[in-house]
Amino acid sequence: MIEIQGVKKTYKAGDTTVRALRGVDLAIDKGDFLSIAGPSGSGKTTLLNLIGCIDNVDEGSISIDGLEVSTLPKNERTSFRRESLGFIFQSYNLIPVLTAYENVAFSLQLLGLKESEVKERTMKILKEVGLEGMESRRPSRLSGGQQQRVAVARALVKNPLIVLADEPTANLDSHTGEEILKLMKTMNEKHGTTFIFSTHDNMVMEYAQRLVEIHDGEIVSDERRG
Ligand SMILES: Nc1ncnc2c1ncn2[C@@H]1O[C@H](COP(=O)(O)OP(=O)(O)OP(=O)(O)O)[C@@H](O)[C@H]1O
Repeated sequence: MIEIQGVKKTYKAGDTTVRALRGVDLAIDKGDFLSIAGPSGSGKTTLLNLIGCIDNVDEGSISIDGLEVSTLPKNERTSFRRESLGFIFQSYNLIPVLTAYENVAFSLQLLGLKESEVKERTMKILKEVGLEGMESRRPSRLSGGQQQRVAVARALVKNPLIVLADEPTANLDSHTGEEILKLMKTMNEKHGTTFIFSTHDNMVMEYAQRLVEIHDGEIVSDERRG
């Protein structure tokens, strides 16, 4: 479903040039539960940002579900991202003044859905991620694990093709991190959503159905499990 071919990305900061991705080829199937693993600075976030249409490739191409996203004009990339991709971040990135419900509902409101449908889908997904009864809490009244559950719900509520998660457990203790991984895996199995997550944590890698390792901007191994 995702075809990445010959992707290169270089950052320039003053006189320094960093070759963050040096030619990445990767094909990802629908329903994959894939971890991109590698040490700090290896290019994981760069690759996720390119798949997530947050940044542009310098060379190469990325197509998602038959759509060549690497050459789409900016406004079309934004619409594609809004409609078809879900994001989970290491620091949750919830809107602090909005409740759990409002944080999730917002991504459907952006798509222009009717309020009755927004409500039905938001309540359903919050229940699925284990937050029934906590809909009216703001992020400051939720634990880190609960905030990340809101983020999982927010990513999934629009039924995206792909959920991209950049170090989703990095700010959580290992037990809570594992709970989030299990939740993501359950959602992957239940909804058939493709998950791509980055990590340098061995526990997180254990959960991956496919483990892609990246070093210095190049894929060094690609292993399917189970
Ligand atoms: N906006 C930027 N400007 C300049 N250099 C950058 C920029 N973003 C990333 N880099 C550099 O590109 C390389 C790859 O960074 P990237 O964030 O993709 O790695 P990572 O594997 O996600 O690292 P981490 O695990 O620390 O998040 C690093 O050397 C980083 O310093």
